[in-house]
Amino acid sequence: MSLRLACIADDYTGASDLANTLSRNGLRTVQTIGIPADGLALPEIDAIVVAFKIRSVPAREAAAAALAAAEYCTARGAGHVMYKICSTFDSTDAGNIGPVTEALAARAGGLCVPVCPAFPETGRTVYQGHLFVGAVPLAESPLKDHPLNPMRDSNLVRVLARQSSRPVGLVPFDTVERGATAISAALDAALGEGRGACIVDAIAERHLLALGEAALRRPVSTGASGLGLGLARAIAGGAAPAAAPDFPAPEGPAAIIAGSCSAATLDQIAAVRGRIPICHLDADSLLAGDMSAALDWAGELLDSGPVLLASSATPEAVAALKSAHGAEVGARIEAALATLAAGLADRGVRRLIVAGGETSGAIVDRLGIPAFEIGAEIAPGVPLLRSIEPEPRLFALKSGNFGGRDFFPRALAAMGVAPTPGAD
Ligand SMILES: Nc1ncnc2c1ncn2[C@@H]1O[C@H](COP(=O)(O)OP(=O)(O)O)[C@@H](O)[C@H]1O
Ligand SMILES: O=C(O)[C@@H](O)C(=O)COP(=O)(O)O
Repeated sequence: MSLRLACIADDYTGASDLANTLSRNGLRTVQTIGIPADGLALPEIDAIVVAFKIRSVPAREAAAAALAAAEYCTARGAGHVMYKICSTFDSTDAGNIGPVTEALAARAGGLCVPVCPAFPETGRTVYQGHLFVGAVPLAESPLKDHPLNPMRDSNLVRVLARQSSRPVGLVPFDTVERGATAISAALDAALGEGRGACIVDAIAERHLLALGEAALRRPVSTGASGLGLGLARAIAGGAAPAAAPDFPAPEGPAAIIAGSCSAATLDQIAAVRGRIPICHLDADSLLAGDMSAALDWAGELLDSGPVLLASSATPEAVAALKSAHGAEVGARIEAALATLAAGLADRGVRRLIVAGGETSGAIVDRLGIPAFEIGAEIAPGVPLLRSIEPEPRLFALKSGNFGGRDFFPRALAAMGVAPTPGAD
């Protein structure tokens, strides 16, 4: 199979989540960081996931990046472009899901784009246009306190309309239940009414399969890993997926950096207390970008086993820091964590787990990694990754909200590292 599917991801953890889903559903997939440079040796692939860090940048910049990637991929044969967004629809009213979707649709000649962030495997479902995270509506989930894009409205038709220049519609559950042809007809009817996009309901895998089939009949779709599952199955046509490649563990120590302040990450950090040495990074050093003390601390311990360094804080502490230092604290902390990652790499770390999407973006950029191969799944939405250049290193880029309590030990085990007993 040659390149069939182009995916453009708005962050790096989201990209690896999608690449994991595509691989597990029969498509040979690679994740690149931005548009691949000429000469980058990519394996034979059916799908490419071009990862950008454009979730929280100005909309015009996000649209320009997505359009350039769509151009690159369609020139290489991809017949469908999927814009990968977060399964919790992370964005602001000035955000990028609407503008990027509209830009990709305009490039493709105009259509009503199906938009669906459902990912039932991780508890994200969409019913009557409302997004649920597990058992609660989005606006009652921990996402209401996200440091960058607090999600305070669960009605995605409303959320997307506020970011769009054209009206937004809904393909409701009863239509989705009737299958791909009914979804296609609803999207065509919505286009006739002048709608540029429709939120599509989906709560179970059968809805994703129907959605994938309907989406593939058009040039553009927007959504999360559930949409990717549907597209992959529609393209692979039931072909059995190849077994995930085995990545031999590289020489060198392992470390974990957490910049996510999500409830799941806070819980995962608490779960390894007393099992993995933890450095809670202080706000002053983070804001000053001074990671020297943390690197000295890690340097003493790395030869004995993995260490965890975290800026992660409770919603109250995040709110206090933002009110004292302004909204840009997030970007300053990301920069400090990237400095930390570079320092750890200088100290030999070749296996790195990162918690947090924006945090992963900053770190992967600082390390200069151009692309990843996709390995075995560690947890739903999080695969083991191996960098293609500068030399093979292992990574796990964890979306803040993903993974069970035991995520860090599982990721370390997948990298061939057993956690050692240690004290904070
Ligand atoms: N202690 C802190 N106070 C305020 N913001 C923080 C703190 N620690 C990390 N951040 C910022 O919070 C944001 C977390 O986003 P991200 O890395 O995408 O995690 P998630 O995957 O949970 O969304 C980043 O911008 C990060 O720099
Ligand atoms: O779709 C998802 O939920 C993830 O793939 C994703 O995009 C997560 O973003 P972060 O929580 O910012 O890592």
